[in-house]
Amino acid sequence: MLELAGLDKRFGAKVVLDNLSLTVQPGQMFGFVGTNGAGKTTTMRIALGVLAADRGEIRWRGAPVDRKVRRRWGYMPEERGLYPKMRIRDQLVYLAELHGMSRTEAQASAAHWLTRLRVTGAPGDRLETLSLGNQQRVQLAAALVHEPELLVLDEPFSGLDPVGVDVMAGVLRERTAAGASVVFSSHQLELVESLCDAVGIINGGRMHASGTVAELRGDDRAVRYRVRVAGAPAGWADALPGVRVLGPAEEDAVLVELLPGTSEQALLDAGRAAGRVLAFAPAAPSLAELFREVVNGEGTDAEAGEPPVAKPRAGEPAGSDPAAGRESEVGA
Ligand SMILES: Nc1ncnc2c1ncn2[C@@H]1O[C@H](COP(=O)(O)OP(=O)(O)OP(=O)(O)O)[C@@H](O)[C@H]1O
Repeated sequence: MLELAGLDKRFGAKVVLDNLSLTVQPGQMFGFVGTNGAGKTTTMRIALGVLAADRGEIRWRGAPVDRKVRRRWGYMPEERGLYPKMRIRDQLVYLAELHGMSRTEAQASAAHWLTRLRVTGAPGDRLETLSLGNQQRVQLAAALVHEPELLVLDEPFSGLDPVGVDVMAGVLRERTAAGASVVFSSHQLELVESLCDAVGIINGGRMHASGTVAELRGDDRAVRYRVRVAGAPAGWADALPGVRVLGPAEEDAVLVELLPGTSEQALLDAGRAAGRVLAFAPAAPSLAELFREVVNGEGTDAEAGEPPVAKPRAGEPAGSDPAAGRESEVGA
């Protein structure tokens, strides 16, 4: 199990992570979503030891993480970072050996992953001669080649064609079925919703919600219905007591929210009085809708997609962070 507990990170005066925590269970696929600049990459880089947190803990299986533990993890960084001029097989073998595999194991594993990920290109090709999507597949192979127990992937699906998305999704499912933990960031919320056992929504450096999508929906939220009524006058549901119209759905359907205590039968009766009811069904909000609720609830930070400026902590003058400006990386 991976645990990030109470991570704080600032760059200069800017709070980038604010008491951020998340947990990824063994065999779990965790989707990490948030606006541009919300702090996803920073969180992953801290987990991998590429950046140091100002505060907080990283634990693996209940114990603090060191270099040896991280050798059993696989990382696909946002900036990618394989050697463009090196032959793809050679770099995979090299990386697998760095993570402790023998030459023979490394060669077999490199060959396996190049085939499994359907990389178009010969193992002896230089990375730079491959298309971007194929380079991305090689990048995933690099994260997988040493059979890691944890995979941390920064936007692994971006830039892949639909077949590449399916291959990537299939591989990630296989890894979690084999007991590995997977955490990945993505802006493709439908994909995250369909793939992930758990999701974390980060905004302005804070974790606003995490859990299964069903948990994020919550039991106490108002119930939504999608109602399709043929021949009804426009706005037929607008003035119904206890009903809030969220907007038109497709064709002649509306999406409404029933306020607590309102009977869905009353809504159905009103629909029947207005026309011919062709569809009447509860409509759970999608992850994309939940995400928008979190983001829109956050006002200006969210609109800008950027975290807030640091407020001084108790006993600390404003702007006291000595590490102003862009910070260089610490060793992995
Ligand atoms: N080295 C750095 N120096 C200064 N600020 C940085 C540095 N790295 C990241 N930031 C800032 O930290 C914030 C979070 O960036 P981060 O890359 O973690 O966001 P993200 O959620 O991964 O965004 P995206 O979806 O666009 O990839 C941003 O405001 C970014 O400008």
